[in-house]
Amino acid sequence: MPAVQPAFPRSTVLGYPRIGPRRELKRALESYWEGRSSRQELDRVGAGLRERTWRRLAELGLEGLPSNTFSLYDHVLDTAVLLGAVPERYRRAEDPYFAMARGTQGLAPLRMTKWFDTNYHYIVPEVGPETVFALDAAKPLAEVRQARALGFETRPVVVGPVTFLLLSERGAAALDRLDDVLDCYAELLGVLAAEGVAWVQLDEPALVADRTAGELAAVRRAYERLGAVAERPGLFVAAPYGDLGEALPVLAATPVEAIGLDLVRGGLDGLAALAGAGSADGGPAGERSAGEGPAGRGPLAGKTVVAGVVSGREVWRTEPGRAAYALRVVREHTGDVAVSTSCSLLHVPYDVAAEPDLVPELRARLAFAEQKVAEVVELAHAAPSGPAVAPEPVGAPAPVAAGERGPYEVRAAAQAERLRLPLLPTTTIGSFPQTGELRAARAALAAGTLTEAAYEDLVRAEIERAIRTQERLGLDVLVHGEPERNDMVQYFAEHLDGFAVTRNGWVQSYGSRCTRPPILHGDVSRPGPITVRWARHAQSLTDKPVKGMLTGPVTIVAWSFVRADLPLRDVVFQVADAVREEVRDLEAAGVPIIQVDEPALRELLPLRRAGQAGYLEWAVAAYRRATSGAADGTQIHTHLCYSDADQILAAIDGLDADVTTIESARSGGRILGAVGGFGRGLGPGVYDIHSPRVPGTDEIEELLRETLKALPAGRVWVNPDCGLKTRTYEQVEAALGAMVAGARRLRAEPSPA
Ligand code: MET
Ligand SMILES: [Zn+2]
Repeated sequence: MPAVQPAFPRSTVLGYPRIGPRRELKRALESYWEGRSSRQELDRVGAGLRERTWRRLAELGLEGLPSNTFSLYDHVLDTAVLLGAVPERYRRAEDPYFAMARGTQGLAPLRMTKWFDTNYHYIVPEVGPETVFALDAAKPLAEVRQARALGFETRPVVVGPVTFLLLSERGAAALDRLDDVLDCYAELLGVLAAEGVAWVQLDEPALVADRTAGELAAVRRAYERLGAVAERPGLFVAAPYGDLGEALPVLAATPVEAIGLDLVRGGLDGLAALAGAGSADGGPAGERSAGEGPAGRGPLAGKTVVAGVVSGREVWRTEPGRAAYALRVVREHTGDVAVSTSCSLLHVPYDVAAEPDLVPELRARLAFAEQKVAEVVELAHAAPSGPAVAPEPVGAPAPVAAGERGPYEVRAAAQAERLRLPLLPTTTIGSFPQTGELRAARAALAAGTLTEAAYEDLVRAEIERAIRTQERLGLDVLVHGEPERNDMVQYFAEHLDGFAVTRNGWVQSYGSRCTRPPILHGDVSRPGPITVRWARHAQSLTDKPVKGMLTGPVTIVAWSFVRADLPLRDVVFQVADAVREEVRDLEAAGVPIIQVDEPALRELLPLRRAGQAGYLEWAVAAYRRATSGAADGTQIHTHLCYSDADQILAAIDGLDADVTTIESARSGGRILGAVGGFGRGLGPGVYDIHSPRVPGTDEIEELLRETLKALPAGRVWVNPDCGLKTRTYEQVEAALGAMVAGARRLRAEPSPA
């Protein structure tokens, strides 16, 4: 620590979008991966984006500029590299970083999963007993220096030690390496101090979930240890995405100088509890009251609270009265309060000004990253005595009613009779490659240079291509390939009332992949059929059954920016009713199988156990509300990705879908044991679609043999982990060819089970 620690800046953000306002990084990455441009070119684009961000944040008046929030792929992967946690098998790859992220022809990538309850995905680090940690601070240092050369002092942002280990493959068990990892972090602090860095931000979002006593002890140990480093920057520990709960007093009792609280998601209860509980080191309880400020004598006295009052998750303007109220409460606990966002702005688009098509009434209600920075600055300068409005609880949800389908045995018999499928039926998850031609046509249609009729001809031709390909490859249940969809949520949003879609509102999903979440701003309803004509066209081209493809209500809501004036449950039910109408119309058009995807079912799961059962209950109810209008002879499929399904198995079972396809290959088949108890059809994915790698027939055969050890053959479906839209036709034909051949080998055996 310097003799006098510089004050924490009055205004800051925990992080900023990095993909570029026009997705410049996406283009640069993909061009580099395809060998069309050099590494230097990629680095030049990255440097340009960082420069632009710092300049813009400074222009907007933000005092505390973060650095190291940029990433070429993922900040958790960056942290693994920082700590030297690169598994041996990747070290010889031409580019170990991207080999870990994306795999190579000979090497599967590291696993990827969702970042807390967001739609961002991180790369799961591998930390074993043999991992040799060794600090490689090149990236944060380079960013600090780049910013400094531009005249900006920055605060490097790094994933904190406890969260890093908890997010790694072994989860809490990896805390056995805490001391070794702390050596690296301590060294990093020294390096940053030597560089003249005043503050470092360690992100510890894992602390907003339920933590065991042992895990909380790890928090204490980590920050005692880092706090004791002689020469170091000020320590700012940020805890986005929820309430720190029991971790707050633990953290408060360590020497960290600043604590970042998510006061949007987390609310103010944690602070009040802290005041009531007295100091964390065992002081008498109930001695202090919340009104004891200004600097208070509570556990937060002497610390800076970095108050996350501007939401990094929502796109609505901050209500000044609510923010003022939160800031006033925080000031009762500490003399030093800085204004910030609740989490990194990574989850919102860049700028509302880039959305000229939105109606003015909606635009006026919106704040994207740029606007949020301006709000932070304004709140930091506002007089602390501004009008404060306590948050009001949102109204109670409406009662649900949904008809039920017949028992599974009855449905299965009716469907078997109707569909006459072979053992181990082969299918795909829905999307086929989105060709450049199709994307260009969609852009031309939007720009008005292509007619609706010409565009639709192209969509019909793509459907035909997908159907012909599947027939040639010998799949059993076909799909139309979803060529009319830019995105599985946006497409429905465009056809439902109550949603608006943006032109440039991209947010990073993983690596170079972005999504453009629609904005659900009013009551949702379906003006007319959405997918029926495409399904009908596909079915007219083949005698094989074609699956109708819909996105489920939870996923539509999870991947949209949602209104804040209704309980989430009610919003999801409104969407469920719209999906239910679409199911009814597909069925009436003779579509024999309808898949309602819910890949985001786990995503909205509350991080703390207390809220989980209630959420799952209404989420399952919404799915059943969407699908239970289907006749027994109509086969309902659902699809989920990401192996973290473990946590929500009972809910997935509760969806009562006739067939569930689920990601399995990417996570090495771990899901198999867990889903063995499901009494209905199950398609654990046989290959990972996130990687360009093509599986061989032997590999598929082997995997299916493993599957048949866990599940009865009569219930097993054969399909990839997820949709194919990010792959090329060449990769898809090779992979599906191997998949069908593998299934046929087993089918040919006398008793494959
Ligand atoms: C992220 S899940 C994707 C499901 C969708 N039906 C597709 O195949 O692309
Ligand atoms: Zn999927």
